[in-house]
Amino acid sequence: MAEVVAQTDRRTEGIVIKDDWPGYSLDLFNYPAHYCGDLDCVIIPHGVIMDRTERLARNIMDDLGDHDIVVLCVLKGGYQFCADLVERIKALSRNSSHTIPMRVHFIRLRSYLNDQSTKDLHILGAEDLSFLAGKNVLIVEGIVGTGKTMETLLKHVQAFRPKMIKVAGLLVKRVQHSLACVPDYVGFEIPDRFVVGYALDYNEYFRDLNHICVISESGKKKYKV
Ligand SMILES: O=P(O)(O)OC[C@H]1O[C@H](OP(=O)(O)OP(=O)(O)O)[C@H](O)[C@@H]1O
Ligand code: HPA
Repeated sequence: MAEVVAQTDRRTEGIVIKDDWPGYSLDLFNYPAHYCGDLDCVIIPHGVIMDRTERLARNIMDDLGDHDIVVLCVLKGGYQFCADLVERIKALSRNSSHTIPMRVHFIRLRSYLNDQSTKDLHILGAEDLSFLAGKNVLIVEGIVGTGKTMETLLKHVQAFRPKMIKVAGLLVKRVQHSLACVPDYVGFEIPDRFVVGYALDYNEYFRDLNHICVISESGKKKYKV
């Protein structure tokens, strides 16, 4: 009889979107008219993000259920994913015998100008995180590209001696020469293209778009600084 082996290693690349995936035509979805012409395609529709997030919440619950956790939301790009993930963990927590007592905290890092990572990587308003000592920390990030932001953040958080750090990243980009910062929980692995929407921005634009889309060349020109 075939043996069914439960997958216990959650360190996966998530749903892999291949380089030749053309995405969905924008005409198939609703999106704000003020972004007409600024986008190439919808790479991940909002509903798919929601369904994947629900599953990630279950994986986190299976691994961390009954531990107290401090959720550390990486602003600004991670705010929407964090809000939706926390909602789903809360729903699982109130509907099962396992619960995760959660506190939510925010940290802001910024390095991108236009579609480029810069050397100017700042933790904005860095505050004392000494309350993380001995705690289980779940970092929630919208996207890992070069990995520089996550590497900086992990070093910063580790200095406060938490008991455990896990990372949930909605998107991981296949970037050549990226730093080896693979989240423990990955929503999607995506091609190396600049994506916006679902709180991910290009110079602060597009956070008000629900789907994750590829920005067009004319969109980049229009909002370039
Ligand atoms: O892996 P990396 O190449 O470092 O890129 C990932 C980071 O880039 C974006 O932040 P950004 O600097 O644009 O700030 P924001 O979150 O405020 O948009 C994104 O939200 C991630 O935090
Ligand atoms: O593709 C991206 N979009 C928005 N922010 C980002 N930070 C790294 N890559 C990206």
